[in-house]
Amino acid sequence: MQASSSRSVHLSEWQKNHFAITSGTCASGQKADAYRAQILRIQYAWANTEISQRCAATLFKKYAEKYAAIIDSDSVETGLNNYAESILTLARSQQTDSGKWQSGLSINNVFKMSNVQGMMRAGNKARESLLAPADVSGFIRKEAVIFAPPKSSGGSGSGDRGPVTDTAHNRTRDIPEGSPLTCPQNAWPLGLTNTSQTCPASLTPSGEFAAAKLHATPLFGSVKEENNSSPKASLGLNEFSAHQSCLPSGCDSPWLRRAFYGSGIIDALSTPVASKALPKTEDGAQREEGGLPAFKTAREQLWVDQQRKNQQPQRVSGSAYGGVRKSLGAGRSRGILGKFVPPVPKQDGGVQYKPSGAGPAEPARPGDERLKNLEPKMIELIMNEVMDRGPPVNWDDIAGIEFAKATIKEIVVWPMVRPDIFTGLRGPPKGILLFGPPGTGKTLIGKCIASQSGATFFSISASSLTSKWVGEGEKMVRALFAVARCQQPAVIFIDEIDSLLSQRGDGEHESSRRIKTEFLVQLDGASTCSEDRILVVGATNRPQEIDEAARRRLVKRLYIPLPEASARRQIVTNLMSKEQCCLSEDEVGLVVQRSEGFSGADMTQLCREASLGPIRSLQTADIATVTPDQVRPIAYVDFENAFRTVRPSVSPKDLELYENWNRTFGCGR
Ligand SMILES: Nc1ncnc2c1ncn2[C@@H]1O[C@H](COP(=O)(O)OP(=O)(O)OP(=O)(O)O)[C@@H](O)[C@H]1O
Ligand SMILES: [Mg+2]
Repeated sequence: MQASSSRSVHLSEWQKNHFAITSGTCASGQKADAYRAQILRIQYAWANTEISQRCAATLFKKYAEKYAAIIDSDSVETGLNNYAESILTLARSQQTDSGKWQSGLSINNVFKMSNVQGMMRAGNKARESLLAPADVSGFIRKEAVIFAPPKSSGGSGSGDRGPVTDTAHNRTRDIPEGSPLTCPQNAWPLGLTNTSQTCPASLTPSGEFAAAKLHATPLFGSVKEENNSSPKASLGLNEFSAHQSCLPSGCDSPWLRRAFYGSGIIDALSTPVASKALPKTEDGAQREEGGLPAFKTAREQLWVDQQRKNQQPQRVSGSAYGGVRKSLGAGRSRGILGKFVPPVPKQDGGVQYKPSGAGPAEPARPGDERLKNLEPKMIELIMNEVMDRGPPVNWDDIAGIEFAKATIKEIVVWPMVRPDIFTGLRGPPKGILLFGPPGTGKTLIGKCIASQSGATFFSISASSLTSKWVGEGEKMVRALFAVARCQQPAVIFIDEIDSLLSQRGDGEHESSRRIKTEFLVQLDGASTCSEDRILVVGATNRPQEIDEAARRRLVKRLYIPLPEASARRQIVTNLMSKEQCCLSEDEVGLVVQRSEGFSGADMTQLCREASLGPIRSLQTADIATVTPDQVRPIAYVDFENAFRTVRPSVSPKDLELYENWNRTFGCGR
C-alpha cells in the first residue's frame, strides 16, 4: 500500500516536472524547480544504483546545465535574474572583509544542521518503509526508464549500494529515446561502471558515504518544500547542493556551480576523494580538472580572473610614466569593505629624478582615515581610469619650449628630489596652468612629468568629469584628491581644464558648478596644507574661459607657444631619424622655413604626410609585392607635396589672443 502511494506521488511529481520543463508557458521559477527535482531524481536513482554512474553524470550534467542556465540568466523572461549575482556580491563583500572568511555552509556545517539531520532521519525511515528499491524501479519502469532493482549483493564494499553491473548497463540501454532521463547511446560504453567509486562530495563529516543518506532522503518528500518555492526565496543552492551531496558547499558562485556541473560532477562521480570534486588550485580558485571543460560565461570568467588576481602577489612593475600603473590598483575585485590596494610607484627605470628623501608615499591602508568616507567604487574608478599609462616621454622628446620645461623641472622635479630645501617660501606652487594653442605639446608635457617626476601620476580629462560621471563628478574630484593625498608625492594632471573651471554663468549646469566648487575647495586644501605634496597641472587651449578664482589658484601659468624654427627643426629631425630619409641639412632648413606658424602637431602631421610620398609613388600593383627595403627614402619632394595638404591649424588671430592672455596672466618672461 505504502509503496503504491509512494509511486503515485513520484508519478505525479514526474509528470508535473516534465510538463514544467517542456511547457512554454511556465515561469522560470517553476522551470528551475522542475529541473532541480529532476536532478534530485537522478541523484536518487544513481544512489540506489538504478543507473550507472556514467549515466548519472551525463544526466546530471544535462539537467544541471539547464538549471544553471535559468539561475544565471540575466534575462528577466528566461532567468531568475540576479540571484547568483547578489549572492556573489554578498560573498565577495564578506570575503574581502576578512581573508579568513569562509561560508558557513560547509559540508560539515550542513550535515550538523538540525533540519538537515531531521531530513536525513526522515529519509532513512522513508527509505526503509516506503521506498523499497522494487518500488522505485517499478515507478521508473512505468514512467520512462527501465531499471531493474539494484542488486545489493556482490558489491565491492559500497555498503548497501549495490554495484551497477553490466546487467544495469544492459537495462539502461532500454531507456526510450527522447525521454528526459535518457542517456545518450554513446554514454554507455561497456564496463562503464566502477562500483567502488562513489560521489566524492557525498562524504559526510564522519566519513560515511552520504550516498547512503542521500538515497534515504525522500525524493519529493522533505525536498518538496524547497521545490515549491523559487530558489530566490529558498535557502538557495547551497543548502540544496550540500544536503543533496553532489555539490560542494560554498558553491554559491555560478562559475563554481557550472564548473562542478560541467566536469566536476564527472570527476566527482568517478573519484573517491571528496576534495577532488572541485580541486582547489594554489591561488584558491577552483578549476575544472580533466573531464569536460565547463562552459563559462564572460561574467563567470571575469569573476574567476578577479579571484586569481586577488591571490597573486602584487608585483612592483615599471610604470609607463614612472608614476604608477593603473593595473596595480585596478582590476582587483573589492567589495564595499574591500581592501584598497594602492598603486605602487615605479621602482625601476624611467624615473630619473627619484626623490632622495621623498620615497613613495606610504600605501593607503584599508582603514586610512583619508579614504574613510569615499565610495570604494570611486577609488576603483580612479585606479582604473585616472592613473595614467602610456609610453614614457623624455624631456628631449619635447622640442623647444625651453623656458616652460625649465620652470616645470624647477617646480615639479627638484622639489621632489630635495623636499628638504624646497620648504617655506621656496615651497613649490600647488597649481600650474599650461596654456597655448592646440597641438603645442601641453599634453605631452603632462606625460613627461608623469615619466620623469617619480610622483604618482593621475591624469584626468576634465570633460570626462563633467560628462562621463554625470552627477558624480564632485565625488570623483574629492576621491581623486584623497587618493592623491595617500599617494604623495602626486601629480594630478587635468587636461582640458577649461571645461572644468570655465567662467560661471547663468546657463551653467548645476552639476558642473558643484564639480568646480569641489575642485576649488580641494585645490585650496592642497595649497594651504604645506605638507601635502600634491601638484595640480592643468592644460588648456582656452585659457580665457577659465574662472578667475581658478586662475588665481593655478599660480604658475605657463605659455606653451607655437614651436620656434629650432623646435620645428628638432621635430623634423627627430621624426625623420626613425625613417629612411635622404633630406639634406639645407632641405631640412627649407622645410623649417616653410612651416612657420605650424604647431608641433602640424609638424608631426607634415612628416607623416611626407612619409607617405614614397608609397604613393609606387604603382598600385606593386604595393602588394614590394619589400620594405624597395621603398625609396623620403625626399624633399615629398615634403613639397605634403605642404600642399597640411596647413597650420592655428590662425594668426587666435595666436594673438594667446599672446595677449600670456601678457596679462602668464608667468613667462
Ligand atoms: N613641442 C613638441 N615637441 C614634439 N612634438 C610635439 C610638440 N608639440 C606637439 N607635438 C606633437 O603633437 C602631438 C600633439 O601634442 P599635444 O597633444 O601635447 O598637444 P596639446 O598642446 O595638448 O594640444 P591641445 O591643446 O589640442 O590638447 C604630440 O603627440 C606630438 O607628436
Ligand atoms: Mg592636450
